[in-house]
Amino acid sequence: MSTAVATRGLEGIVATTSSICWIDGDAGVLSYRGIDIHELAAKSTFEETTYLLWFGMLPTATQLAEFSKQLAEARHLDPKVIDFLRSLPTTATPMEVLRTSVSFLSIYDADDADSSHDANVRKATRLTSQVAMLVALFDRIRKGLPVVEADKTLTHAGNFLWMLTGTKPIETAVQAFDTALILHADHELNASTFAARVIAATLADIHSAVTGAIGALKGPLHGGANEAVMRLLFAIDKAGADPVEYVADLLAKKVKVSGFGHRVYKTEDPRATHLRRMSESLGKAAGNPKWFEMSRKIELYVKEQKKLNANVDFYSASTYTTLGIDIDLFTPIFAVSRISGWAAHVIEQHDDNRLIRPRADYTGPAYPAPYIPVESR
Ligand SMILES: CC(=O)SCCNC(=O)CCNC(=O)[C@H](O)C(C)(C)COP(=O)(O)OP(=O)(O)OC[C@H]1O[C@@H](n2cnc3c(N)ncnc32)[C@H](O)[C@@H]1OP(=O)(O)O
Ligand SMILES: O=C([O-])CC(=O)C(=O)O
Repeated sequence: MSTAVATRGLEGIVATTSSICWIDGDAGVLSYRGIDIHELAAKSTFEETTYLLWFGMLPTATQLAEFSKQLAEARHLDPKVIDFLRSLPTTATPMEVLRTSVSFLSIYDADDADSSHDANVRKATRLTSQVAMLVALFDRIRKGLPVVEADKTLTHAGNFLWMLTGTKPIETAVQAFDTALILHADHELNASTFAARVIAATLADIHSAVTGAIGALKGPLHGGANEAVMRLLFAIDKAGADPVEYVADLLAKKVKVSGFGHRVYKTEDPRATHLRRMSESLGKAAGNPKWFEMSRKIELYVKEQKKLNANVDFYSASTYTTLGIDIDLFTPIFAVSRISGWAAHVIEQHDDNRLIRPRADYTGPAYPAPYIPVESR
């Protein structure tokens, strides 16, 4: 019999060393390679932040230009991948399609069998560009719209919006989207990153790890919460209900309100500070403050009643809706950013690997349980 005692949900367990991301959940601090997220959100770009996550330091101007060029050059999909996207039912959810097509991509990747450090960086570069392309392309295919060729002169954020909408995005939208990508890029051992590291630790390839990570991100307790938040706001709006009364009713029924609570943060999630501001200013600029105002009322009420803070998913919902993005693209867009963090963790895992294999606190029948022959059962 096991004598170990399990910690439910591995809460508070330190499972690895990592030099990528540091969080102080009590103080509400998040940093990538030691640099505060507020500073990165204000001053960095997704390309620069990705470089920081992968290589452990901020790039020089030359390194950044070269890295950005590599990411832009990697905006390429084998025609068979595009045929594959076209072959899928248009009713498939973008998250199912992303999970399946990232797995499919490995078959066409030149470095598929190589998990050396350099091959991992090459694959991470391609994957980062391709994940964004897959999300944009499938959305257009399912809507019967012509696919839009990647524009290698645009930034990662700008190209995504271009491939999604087919129109050159305005600067404020590109900037808001780029900031959202920085904010979502990494978050230590969150569930999807942990899943990626467990897979990578078997020495499986980065495509396998990212496929598993996408599966983990999909759930409503993790990345899927941003979609759930917007479905809640739409439901309140459709019912013409008072947001506070609606949420009070959910809480009374012991239903968890998506976009609130966090395993690590015991205070404001520093990413929510930015997304709240973005939701408000974009809503005002678009002449549609409704989603922000509804969100704010809910936030204040949940905080007062349950002492729960809004997490990264709460205001990303109204922010993306104001940017004109469809609700079922919210979680795939999380992956468009988080691919940078997943890749950093897979590279770090492969660079200094040990199989991840914890134990379970066994609660089944006592050993030795009798084997009863089938005719006697
Ligand atoms: C990118 C991300 O992944 S951010 C998180 C996205 N997920 C969500 O927004 C989903 C809603 N939130 C939750 O389900 C949780 O807060 C999680 C999954 C994020 C964290 O979970 P845990 O650390 O396991 O906390 P747990 O679920 O045990 O909750 C602790 C207590 O707070 C309550 N609680 C936590 N979150 C919420 C919530 N969103 N709404 C209402 N009550 C909540 C729980 O009911 C529980 O109460 P109890 O002790 O009276 O039973
Ligand atoms: O860290 C977590 O558990 C979830 C989270 O906020 C993230 O993945 O961004």
